[in-house]
Amino acid sequence: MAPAEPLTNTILYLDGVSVSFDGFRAINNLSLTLDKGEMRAIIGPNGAGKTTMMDLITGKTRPDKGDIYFDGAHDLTRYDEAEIANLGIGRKFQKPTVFECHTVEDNIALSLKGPRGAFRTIFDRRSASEPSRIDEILAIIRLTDRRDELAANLSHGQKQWLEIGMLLAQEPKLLLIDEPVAGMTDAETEETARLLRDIATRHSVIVVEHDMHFVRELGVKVTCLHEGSVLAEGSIDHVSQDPRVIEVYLGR
Ligand SMILES: Nc1ncnc2c1ncn2[C@@H]1O[C@H](COP(=O)(O)OP(=O)(O)OP(=O)(O)O)[C@@H](O)[C@H]1O
Repeated sequence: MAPAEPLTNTILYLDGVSVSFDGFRAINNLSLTLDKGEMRAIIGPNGAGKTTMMDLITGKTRPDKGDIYFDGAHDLTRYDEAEIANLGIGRKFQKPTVFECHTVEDNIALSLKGPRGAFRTIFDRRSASEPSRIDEILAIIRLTDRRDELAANLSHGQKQWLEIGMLLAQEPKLLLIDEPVAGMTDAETEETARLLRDIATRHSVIVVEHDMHFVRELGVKVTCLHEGSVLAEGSIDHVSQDPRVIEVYLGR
């Protein structure tokens, strides 16, 4: 059922969502609301349902019950994965997937939103607005100086940033980012927190991450999932001092 009140300031609305796999309830009556322009960090132990929640939002998995609404009246349970991507939800999986044999700049150019085939994007003259959009994205992802480098030559962390840039090129309203700092150096991790904060000035973002130092650096509201439901929600200090969160997650 659509939310009772018009959610003009809400980009994502989950209400009473459940899904089971072979009788095991991976998501259990999950309710969560994300404001437009908000960045939210999702934490929780292994098996808490974080990935399944992302799968539900992107249409990879269908809920058994409950509502998922995006940007007003879009009932996401009625759309398939491609349609949901077109509505403006971009997802980055943990492992970076960039075009290794292309330059950093061409990776962005190939990803730009618009009615272009991959080859046209590279070989045709780009429209007047594109160079500036590419420059803008390269600056956001800290790769302006590496634009002519093959993506294969980037560090692991830089490949993660490039893939985030490729998502930005699609101009999503909501970005879902899964464990971006796994395998990064401490310096890259801290830069990633700054980078995501920059992105969150213009996009709504959900970040799933286990690295609590990074989550603290993000400085945003945190939701801790456990057994498919919200266990605790609030500031990092509030959530990390919650005895239930310490018991099931932080005190491991
Ligand atoms: N397609 C599936 N078939 C069967 N069980 C599944 C499926 N997808 C997820 N599960 C189960 O649902 C539960 C939640 O898994 P999920 O991957 O969402 O957890 P998570 O919070 O992302 O964990 P992690 O931090 O390890 O990535 C787990 O017990 C998992 O084994």
